Amino acid sequence: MLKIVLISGKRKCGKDFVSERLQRRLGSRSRIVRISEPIKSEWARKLQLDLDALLSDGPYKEKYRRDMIVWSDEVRARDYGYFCRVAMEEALSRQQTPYILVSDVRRKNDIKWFRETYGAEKVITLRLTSRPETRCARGWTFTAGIDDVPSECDLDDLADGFDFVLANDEELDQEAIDLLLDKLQLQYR
Ligand SMILES: Nc1ncnc2c1ncn2[C@@H]1O[C@H](COP(=O)(O)OP(=O)(O)OP(=O)(O)O)[C@@H](O)[C@H]1O
Repeated sequence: MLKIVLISGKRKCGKDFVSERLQRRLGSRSRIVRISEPIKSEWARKLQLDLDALLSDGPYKEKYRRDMIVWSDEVRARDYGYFCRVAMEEALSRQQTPYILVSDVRRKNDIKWFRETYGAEKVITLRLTSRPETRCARGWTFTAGIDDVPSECDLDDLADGFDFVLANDEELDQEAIDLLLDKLQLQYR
């Protein structure tokens, strides 16, 4: 049965890191989908930017983050599922896997769209948290217009809560990853 894990957390909480660790353990039965991918590719096309640099975790991405948030919010205001839909269509057209790890869920409306589209029973929400000092050590600095806007804060008050919350402050060894997969009820053997 298709299972979709919606992974959220504040900047530098380790969304990409944890998604990749889970994906590696699950192997070919899983794939990572990023809602930010169609945002970045459409933005790169619009402004003729370097898409690979925009997709990577570095200063180039940070340089354009605020502008991308503003523009993608305008698109979302017209159609809240737009980027989720494009990301999923693109992913499923290339490879069908029983497990999908969506590594950058940021909005209540993202969760709503996945539940409406695939059925609530197929959707699992995983929230990552890290202490501010951990995030700082990973390169985060509070930035007005990025850390205090809905793309970062909308899930702070999710009414029905997350299915699972993982404090990601320490190294995650194989046992911790397997324990998380057991909790999520995803088969890795
Ligand atoms: N448990 C961990 N152990 C060691 N390093 C970690 C851990 N979690 C995250 N990191 C490192 O912290 C940095 C930030 O993590 P990551 O890019 O996954 O965060 P993110 O939540 O996806 O951030 P953003 O929202 O900015 O894209 C990366 O260099 C990653 O390798």
